[in-house]
Amino acid sequence: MSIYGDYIKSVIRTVPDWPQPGVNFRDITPLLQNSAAFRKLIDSFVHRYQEMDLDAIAAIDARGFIVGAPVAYELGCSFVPVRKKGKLPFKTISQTYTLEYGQAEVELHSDAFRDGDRILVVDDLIATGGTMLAAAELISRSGGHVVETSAIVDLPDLGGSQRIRDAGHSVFAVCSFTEDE
Ligand SMILES: O=P(O)(O)OC[C@H]1O[C@H](OP(=O)(O)OP(=O)(O)O)[C@H](O)[C@@H]1O
Ligand SMILES: Nc1ncnc2[nH]cnc12
Repeated sequence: MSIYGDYIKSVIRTVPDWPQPGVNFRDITPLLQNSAAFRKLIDSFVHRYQEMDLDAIAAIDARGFIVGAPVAYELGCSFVPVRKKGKLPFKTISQTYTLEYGQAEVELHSDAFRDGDRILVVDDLIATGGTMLAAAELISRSGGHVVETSAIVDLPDLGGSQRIRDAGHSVFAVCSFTEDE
């Protein structure tokens, strides 16, 4: 939890049974509409990472871009998009991962990093952790060093953040929601 965690959490909306029955969707759009809250969100990341000597922010398509770009701007480091399959025009490396139903794939440009570059991975939310783990794996395969994986929201009851830690990565989330919240 970050310094502004409770406040950020208070401006995230829960939409029950969306996109399907039984899912509590954690909607960040009220947070984005609130300029004071959005500033505090970006400040939470900048405060945590400003002394960590990062070379790049790798942000995950699509909601990770919303946080990753301003954090990269503030820290003065590169912004690298990790995109859904078929969106990047140059030579790519790819990683498949498992969704609740079926499989998905993320891609990275093969020249996105230099060997040993210090990378922060950013997304909006960690649920099962499959997306974040696939992104971290891509970065490691391309020679980058994953300093930490990070998100606005963690859903710890779904086990994703623990799965990411079990794979050897550090995890930071600004706030978290249990299933019953
Ligand atoms: O931890 P996981 O179970 O992998 O789920 C988390 C991912 O799911 C959502 O992305 P989605 O694929 O819905 O894409 P979007 O950002 O384009 O909406 C979210 O933005 C994360 O990237
Ligand atoms: N419960 C949830 N809320 C928002 N985005 C999600 N992505 C995966 N699960 C989600």
